[in-house]
Amino acid sequence: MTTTIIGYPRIGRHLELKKAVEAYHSQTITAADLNRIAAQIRQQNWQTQAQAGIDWLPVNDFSYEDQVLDTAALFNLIPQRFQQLQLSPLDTYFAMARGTQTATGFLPPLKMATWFNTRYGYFIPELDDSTTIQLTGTKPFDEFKEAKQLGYHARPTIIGPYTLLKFSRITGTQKISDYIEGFVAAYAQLFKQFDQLGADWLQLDEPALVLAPTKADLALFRHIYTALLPQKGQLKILLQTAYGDIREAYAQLISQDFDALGLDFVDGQQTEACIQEQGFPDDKILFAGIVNGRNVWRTNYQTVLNQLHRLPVKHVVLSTSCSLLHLPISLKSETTLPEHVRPYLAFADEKLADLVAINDLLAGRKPALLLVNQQLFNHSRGAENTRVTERLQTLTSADYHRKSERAVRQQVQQRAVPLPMLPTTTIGSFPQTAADQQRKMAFKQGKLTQAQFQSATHKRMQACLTEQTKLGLDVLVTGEYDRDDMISDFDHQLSGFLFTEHAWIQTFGTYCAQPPIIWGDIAWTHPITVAETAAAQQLTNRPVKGVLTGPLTLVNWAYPREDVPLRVSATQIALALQDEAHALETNGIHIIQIDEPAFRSQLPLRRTDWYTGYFNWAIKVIRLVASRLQSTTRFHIHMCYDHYTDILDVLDQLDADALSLSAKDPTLLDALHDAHFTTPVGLGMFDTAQFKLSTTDTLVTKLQASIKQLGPEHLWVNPDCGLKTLPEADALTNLERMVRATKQIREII
Ligand code: MET
Ligand SMILES: [Zn+2]
Repeated sequence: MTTTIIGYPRIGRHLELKKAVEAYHSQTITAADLNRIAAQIRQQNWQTQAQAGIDWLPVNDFSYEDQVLDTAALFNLIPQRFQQLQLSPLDTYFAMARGTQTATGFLPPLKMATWFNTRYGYFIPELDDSTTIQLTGTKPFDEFKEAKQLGYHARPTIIGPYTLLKFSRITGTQKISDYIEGFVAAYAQLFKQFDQLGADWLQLDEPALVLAPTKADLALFRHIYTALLPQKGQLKILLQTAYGDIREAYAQLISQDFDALGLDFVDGQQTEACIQEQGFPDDKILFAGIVNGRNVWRTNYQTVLNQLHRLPVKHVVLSTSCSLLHLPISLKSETTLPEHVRPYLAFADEKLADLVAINDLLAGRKPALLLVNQQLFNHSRGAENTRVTERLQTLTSADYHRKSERAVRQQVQQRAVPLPMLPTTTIGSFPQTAADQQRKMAFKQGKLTQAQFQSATHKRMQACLTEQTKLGLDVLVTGEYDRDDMISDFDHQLSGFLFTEHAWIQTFGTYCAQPPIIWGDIAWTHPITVAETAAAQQLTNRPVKGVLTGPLTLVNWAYPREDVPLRVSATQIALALQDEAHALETNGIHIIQIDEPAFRSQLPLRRTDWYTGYFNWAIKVIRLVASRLQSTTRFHIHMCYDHYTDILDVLDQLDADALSLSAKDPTLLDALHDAHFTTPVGLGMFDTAQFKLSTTDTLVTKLQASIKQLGPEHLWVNPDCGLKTLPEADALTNLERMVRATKQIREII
């Protein structure tokens, strides 16, 4: 059989691409240097795949910023405001991705959105009334020629017209249907050019097909391709999907004139059922995505072999479930991972090896590979913690309920720690000055001892508490001066996680993340935040809020285990945080907040699966953290970065004593009112992502609007997220005005 992949990581083995793009922007290298470095990365990527034994290589999977933006730029989907700058094509492209300084100020970049349920963000193309869809770029052709010259059997890949259209935002007065003809003509032009260049195949990525297309969506898809496919000439078309199954579209796809379909057998729960029940045409090739392209574990060869043997399909190409973009490049770069865990792990390069091994086994070659692989799955990994698994088994419904109802709790909480109406607070972090950053850096470089760092941090916290008291805030925080990163500060203190040295993945633009790996059962072994929080509480009479990163954010931003459901790891983390919360409580902390910015990031793509696939257990996981707290302890949840109006019923079931939500969505307030939301809320009074000062008057107006819709009794007053992103002066001014506005309102109600 033939082996291929959908795409390979492009950030570079040593983050060469990130460094080069950033160097280009700081003008330390030229456009020609940047192009040369990019070409080297592409060449190395193809060479790696070819040397691993992959038969057929994708091209144009490379991108400086994002493949959706590349496709938009290729077809001239460039909003007027960027066209007008009259920059070179490269700089126009970068202006759309990063924004740019103009004579009249900073022109912000295109908006971003989350790419399926991954951590990757793509740029949202815009279609306005003056958009002329036209093949104006040359990138895919240039890269195809480049690969061909190097002697590779290359298959150009590109985002398909349906996904591009569905993921674009129409900013003018036209309708989707007004753009179809333009899209068809432009893609037909692309077909023609590839045909002329001697490409035999073209991969059109249409992952939007996994997002439960409606009848109208399917009609749109059919309309586009019925017009387009007759123009393919000699070219063969692979319709590639990923991130789930295409149950709604399957029947239609097998009847259309595609030469091959690429389907996801990993996240696509019903992919195999579709094929078994509806068959697969003999005249098409199935690109079977059987190797997981987004998680870091070795493939179970036997499982895949069984699956392939079951398939009633004549022509199969072995492939990955999605692009390998979501994986670090190679395990080889890691020197500190324990020896016994290495055989279980597979980053991008090891996934290539998996594909080739499966192909060998199918052909009856190298049977020893199967035996070695089976060892991994037939034996325990030695990562169990029986104390934790037993604790999980003994959970009962009482573990998901607090000792009393919220209404009762409110009374005892108010008696234990009285707070004024409209209590004011912050989310946890305070601004980082240059001195704060230097202190952390000096500690990391060993220029400060642990004791020196701690004492300096303690002084800083003390100053921050004084500042908060001066501002008149009601519930204080430590300011998080001892913290680096809300994820690693927690997972490094729990047992059960693995950490890498160089395993970076691209999240958006040239931003990268280094997600931890959940290796085994997760347990709390020692207090994490207790010393710092209790020390802060010693310094003030006002209540200090303990702030923890929530269980769902910790699991959703890690590589999950494949040997147990995500629910199990999430529950284990919740129990660990329950222990931490208990330790805080016994050390005099009466308000505890968990931060859940990633609350909905693993939500199933189909709405019909939201409860069964996620919320049914996610709600319990959060409630588990709080269930053992005294009724006198206030349990708060903070969420940000996302939209919430469509999940208010879920948020209300979390049984928090207060929920702080970023309130960028202008419809949120009315939605809370209409939903008869019962949990007290703190709606972000100002935006911590923007250096913008709010006037006291606007804050008063905002508060009044909230009071009108929700009543004054159940409202908190706080910014929309932590303050660490803001310059100190701006943050303090905004806080001062927030408190002043609150006091004004208290006087009049
Ligand atoms: C992304 S949510 C961040 C919450 C954290 N406690 C902070 O204040 O920075
Ligand atoms: Zn936040």
